[in-house]
Amino acid sequence: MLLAREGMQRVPSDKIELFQLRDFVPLALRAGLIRLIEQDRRPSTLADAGDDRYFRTSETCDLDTTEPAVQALEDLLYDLNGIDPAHGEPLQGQRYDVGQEFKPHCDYFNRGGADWATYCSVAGQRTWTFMIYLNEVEGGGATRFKAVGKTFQPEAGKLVCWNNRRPDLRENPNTLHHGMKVRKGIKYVITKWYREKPWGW
Ligand SMILES: O=C(O)CCC(=O)C(=O)O
Ligand SMILES: [Fe+2]
Repeated sequence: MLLAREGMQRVPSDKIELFQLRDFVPLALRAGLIRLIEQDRRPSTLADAGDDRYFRTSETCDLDTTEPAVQALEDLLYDLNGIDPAHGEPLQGQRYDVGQEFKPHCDYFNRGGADWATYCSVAGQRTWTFMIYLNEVEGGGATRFKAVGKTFQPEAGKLVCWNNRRPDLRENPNTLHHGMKVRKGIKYVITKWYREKPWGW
């Protein structure tokens, strides 16, 4: 269904359902969203990160759904993917400064991991990830999917999205991805994660 959108491109592999769409978010909206991330940023926290303080070194914030720019992005996503917004986690903004990264990880939660009960008991596992680059980064900051040898360069307004599950609905380890270090400039991204069941709590 995503391929029905003009400009949507699928990475040619049967290991993962992985897509990109350029110019998904228009310039005016990108600027508003960057402003909100700058206002609300705080150091990222992570489920199951253990002791590795260097795993995800960016700054993160949940975006306020009452902000018009946030609602506009929610509407764009719903127009594109038709996924019931009740299954969506709050949009999350991230800001990476020079040297910051998000080391290789999968977005789904580890079954049996310490946080499984806390994070998945109500809304279930993560299903799809929709990630948007809000700006051009002067150096570094690409997102690398090792299993399929695909590296996405940050381009302002570009969407990258993937299914965290396989056709049999089990978690897909081929979704492992690395938000690589920013070498120059600042990188802003927004991530939307969807769950198996309604989130609403
Ligand atoms: O910033 C990136 O390139 C990756 C972000 C990411 O993996 C995430 O937010 O889950
Ligand atoms: Fe991720």
